[in-house]
Amino acid sequence: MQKLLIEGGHLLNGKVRISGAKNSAVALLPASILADTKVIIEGLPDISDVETLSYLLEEIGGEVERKGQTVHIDPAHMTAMPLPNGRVKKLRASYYFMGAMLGRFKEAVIGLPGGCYLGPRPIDQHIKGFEALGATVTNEQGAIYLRAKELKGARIYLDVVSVGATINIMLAAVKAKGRTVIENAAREPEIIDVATLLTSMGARIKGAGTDVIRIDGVEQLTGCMHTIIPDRIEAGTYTIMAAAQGEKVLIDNVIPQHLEPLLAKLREMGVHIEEGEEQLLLHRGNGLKSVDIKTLVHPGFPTDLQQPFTALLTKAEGTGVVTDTIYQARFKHIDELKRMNAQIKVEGSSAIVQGPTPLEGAKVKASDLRAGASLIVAGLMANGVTEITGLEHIDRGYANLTEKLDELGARVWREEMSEKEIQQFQNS
Ligand SMILES: CC(=O)N[C@H]1[C@@H](OP(=O)(O)OP(=O)(O)OC[C@H]2O[C@@H](n3ccc(=O)[nH]c3=O)[C@H](O)[C@@H]2O)O[C@H](CO)[C@@H](O)[C@@H]1O
Ligand SMILES: C=C(OP(=O)(O)O)C(=O)O
Repeated sequence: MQKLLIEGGHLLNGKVRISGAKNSAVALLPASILADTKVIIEGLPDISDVETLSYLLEEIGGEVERKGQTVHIDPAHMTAMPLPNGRVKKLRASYYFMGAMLGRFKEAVIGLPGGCYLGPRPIDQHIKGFEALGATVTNEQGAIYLRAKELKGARIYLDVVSVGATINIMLAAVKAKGRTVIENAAREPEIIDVATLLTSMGARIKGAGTDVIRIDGVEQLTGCMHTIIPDRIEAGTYTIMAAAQGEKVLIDNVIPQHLEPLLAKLREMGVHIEEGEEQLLLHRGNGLKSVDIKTLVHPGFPTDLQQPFTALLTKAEGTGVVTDTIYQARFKHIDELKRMNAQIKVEGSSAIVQGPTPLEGAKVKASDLRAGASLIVAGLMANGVTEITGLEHIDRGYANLTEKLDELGARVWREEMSEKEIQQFQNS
């Protein structure tokens, strides 16, 4: 088991290239189950979620061949093998095996998903969608059993705007008989990316990226080639790092429009940002002013950037209020930031950040993926060395993190933890 060490205070300079989007990749891999022939996906990020999903595809009989950032998946010999536990619990997106396997085999047995614990993360809307399409869904000892004689298109109104439910229903509906309409659908760029792959496979989908998606079922889907969009959350994290500790930083391979809510808030804080077609350039300014942020469904401020943004606010002059309306308890990073001298108070679904407070290096624990990102932002700014444990969370979503930070001039390295440290970590 490793820990991440950061010697803070060094200015970041240079270029960082953003990897393919985690939240696309984790849906595109299971989507390959629906094809009859080989699916080729390019631009895969080097993260543990991708590795785990690749193993799951192999567990059900897929032939998965990875060459750098490209993966070839031959789904021809896949079967409806139950996946009740094991790797399924390591990540959130294993829930996409429900929609994809139901779509192809009309049956699936999948354990309840894991992923970041951000407070309760129900999947009732996914189940509502599968049932509307004609499936019987039962929860037996922590595994979801899905069975259908036939899947038939239906009109499904999501009571909650959900990324996972929107994609899962698309996966289950592309081979159903007739038309499915998803109303109050989520509108994230990753949903468009999944719809693009499915369309290249032969699916008929209209409206992805709006809140009404229409899907006309087809009998057969075939293999294709697809390139993943850049990761807007990874890009946003490096943009926040550049705002916190950058002198001149170029963020390469981004779609700036995907980051508008973040860029607007950073500009309000006084950060200088130049937008290119696929790049962002940040220059060091004259101090930062505090702002308030409220996370909302897309295209609002993304909840996945709330935690790293909170760390940045410790450097800004004044009081900033951070409210998370998507995951009201997504504040596990706050106690760790406080260990580093941050002045933050949590009240209900808001964190009130008083700045500027010079941060001090400390031993801290990443409780989830973006809590980890928040601690990295803090560590880059802090005096002295910060030691971060819980890297298994960070490795789920940040490809080649130490290499990318090293290229920007940060002093960041990994070390093996001693037996005693592992014990302390497991007991904390
Ligand atoms: C793998 C992936 O893409 N993960 C992202 C996805 O997670 P995920 O797909 O799990 O998140 P959802 O969009 O489904 O969740 C949004 C909100 O709806 C609620 N909800 C969701 C489904 C449901 O059936 N019932 C219900 O009540 C959730 O508790 C949450 O409050 O979107 C989140 C919100 O942008 C991001 O933080 C995650 O990074
Ligand atoms: C919450 C996240 O991921 P997941 O849904 O995969 O747990 C995230 O990417 O911030």
